[in-house]
Amino acid sequence: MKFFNVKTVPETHDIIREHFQATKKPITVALSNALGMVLAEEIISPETVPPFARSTVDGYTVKAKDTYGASESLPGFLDITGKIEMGKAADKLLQEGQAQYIPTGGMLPPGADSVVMVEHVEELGDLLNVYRQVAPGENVIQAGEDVQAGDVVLRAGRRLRPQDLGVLSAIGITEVSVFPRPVVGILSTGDEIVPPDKKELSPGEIRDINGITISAAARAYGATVIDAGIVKDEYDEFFTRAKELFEKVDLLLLSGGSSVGTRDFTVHVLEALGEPGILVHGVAVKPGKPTILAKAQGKPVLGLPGHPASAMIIFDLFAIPVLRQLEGLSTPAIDHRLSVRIARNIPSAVGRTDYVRVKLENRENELWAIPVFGKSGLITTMAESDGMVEIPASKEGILEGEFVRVKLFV
Ligand SMILES: Nc1nc2c(c(=O)[nH]1)N[C@H]1C(S)=C(S)[C@@H](COP(=O)(O)OP(=O)(O)OC[C@H]3O[C@@H](n4cnc5c(N)ncnc54)[C@H](O)[C@@H]3O)O[C@H]1N2
Ligand code: MOO
Repeated sequence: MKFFNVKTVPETHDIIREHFQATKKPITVALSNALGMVLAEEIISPETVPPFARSTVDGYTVKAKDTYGASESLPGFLDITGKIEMGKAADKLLQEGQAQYIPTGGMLPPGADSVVMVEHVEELGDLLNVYRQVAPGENVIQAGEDVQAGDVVLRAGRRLRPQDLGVLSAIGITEVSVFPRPVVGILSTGDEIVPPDKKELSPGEIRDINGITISAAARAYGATVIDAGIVKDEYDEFFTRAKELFEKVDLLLLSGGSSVGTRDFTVHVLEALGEPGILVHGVAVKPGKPTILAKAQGKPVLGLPGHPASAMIIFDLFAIPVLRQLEGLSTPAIDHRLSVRIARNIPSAVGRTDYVRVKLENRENELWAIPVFGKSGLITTMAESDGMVEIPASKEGILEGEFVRVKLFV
């Protein structure tokens, strides 16, 4: 049996976008629990921030025009007529020729338009010597400079970062509607795979690697993970365990058995989970060609290739885009790749996207990517690497010294 209809990486990404969307109902969470979640509503500010003009320094609030021309050699003179207190209304009108003491964050009184820093004045009883002129608005945050009531401050579909929570807090919103984090299930398959804590390996046995690497990668993304352990290559048990896990999760990941060997049941299990079944079997990518993407009852299932480096790279390449869709993220993924030079020629086949593991080396203050060669069955090739370089399907390889972009591993 051959892989049918191998898809390219961009085609597979298109299929993911077309087939999977946010499926879970939004939930309301307190701001303190909202970090990293995707906002499900547009936030329109009910308030203006700050609600009043505030000083950004400790100093004296003045009318700027009263300071014009003031310098070290020719100071201006103003009357000190008051002291503004933090957290209190500043309601005493500031008249021409006057100054009032104001702390950082204090409210500007009516009539004032700027603040001279304490470093640039000298207090002589009720008289203030001003040694520096200020412009209108200098050292002041204007009312509404941060947010105007009615502004759309955050759009639906963005992942909430600490600063986004700060905006919500500033406008008095303490609960938000977000999409729940996806639940990912992982099941490792293979008669040879045994739990890592087995004392003595029997001949032919291999300790499970993908269970922990893929669970950890999904957790690092922010998903909730159910690691369902290992299942043998026996159709009925495999199907029962996969189905049980499938019911509990938003994305099911199966490791191993994705190729076309006689014991490779994954494809049959995926087909039996529900309609429409297999969307992609085989991607023009190295490593990871035997990848399977399926959809059953609206849910995504990904068959990761068994080789440990391939499983991790394919998780990054396809499971993450699926998770982004499920979370309702509408902002484009930011390209965080580093641009560095490659230290060796690397050949590649046209028509296939290659991912080359690399380690970074600093050579005379310039970063170089050193390819980490080794089979995709070797997990240490991942541990030795700092990231991976993509060789697009259109290229015949990359030449030593060429600039490449490295996606760093987390
Ligand atoms: N005739 C062909 N054979 C293979 C091809 C091919 O195109 N034609 N593709 C190869 C590639 S590339 C890969 S990748 C693997 C993918 O195979 P499967 O997804 O079916 O995975 P398995 O056969 O179950 O396992 C492959 C390999 O990985 C080890 N493995 C599996 N699971 C784990 C785990 N949880 N922890 C550690 N190691 C694991 C497994 O023991 C095998 O050594 O197919 C090639 N064959
Ligand atoms: O493509 Mo396989 O995934 O080389 O190990």
